[in-house]
Amino acid sequence: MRGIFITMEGPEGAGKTTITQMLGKALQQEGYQVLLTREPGGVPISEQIREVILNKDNTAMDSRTEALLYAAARRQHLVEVVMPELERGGIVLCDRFIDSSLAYQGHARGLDIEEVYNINKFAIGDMMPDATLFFDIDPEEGLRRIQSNGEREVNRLDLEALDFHKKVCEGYQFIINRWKERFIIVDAGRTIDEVFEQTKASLLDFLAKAGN
Ligand SMILES: Nc1ncnc2c1ncn2[C@@H]1O[C@H](COP(=O)(O)OP(=O)(O)OP(=O)(O)O)[C@@H](O)[C@H]1O
Ligand SMILES: Cc1cn([C@H]2C[C@H](O)[C@@H](COP(=O)(O)O)O2)c(=O)[nH]c1=O
Repeated sequence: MRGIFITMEGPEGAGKTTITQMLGKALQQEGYQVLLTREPGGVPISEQIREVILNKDNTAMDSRTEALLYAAARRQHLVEVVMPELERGGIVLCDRFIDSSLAYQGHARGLDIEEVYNINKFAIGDMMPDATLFFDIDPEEGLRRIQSNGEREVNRLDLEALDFHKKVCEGYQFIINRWKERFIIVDAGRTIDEVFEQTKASLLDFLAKAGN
């Protein structure tokens, strides 16, 4: 049986990485076979593409180039990591996937969500996530969190104006309306423990309904 593909989405600083790590451990303790990974990156070729996209010096990057690079990194990561693990029947928790491209490049950069969806269809075929946890937070609060985290390196996308990050959130709302059945909405403005407990309960419920 094919495994389960879960993605984590939301604006900067919403807590995706923190909660994904905690969920990975919790699901393993429940006896699930879980793989944690992230985009862009997760394998050497995609990590190299990540360096190019997020490098603060690459200010000349065109929006379509950016969208194509994310899609290329996605393809390589899917083929090398996600698809083999799903074929083994595992659960893949992936920090960001296609919805990030739709929200950031499609809506916030103004490329158009449908256009970006189409180039991503070429990259992913029918490998859409089975479920997506959306970490809902006010973009200003998310940016405050990453600014107060001294260990996190600031990247080219972080440096965009607040208006850009507001548009990212607006883009996510379009996407959630379009693929309602896939999304689990998480109120990410609460404490880490509260967010973790809600996401764990939602995920276990989803897995039980999926027959796992
Ligand atoms: N619920 C929370 N309350 C307060 N701080 C939090 C919460 N969740 C995460 N943080 C802190 O906010 C910062 C960003 O968290 P994290 O890296 O998990 O977010 P993210 O959504 O993965 O961000 P990005 O997409 O920008 O990488 C970290 O310093 C983390 O410890
Ligand atoms: C997958 C993907 C990501 N982005 C943006 C979102 C973030 O600003 C960075 C990734 O950094 P993180 O710390 O790992 O969250 O890239 C994007 O614009 N489009 C995408 O498809």
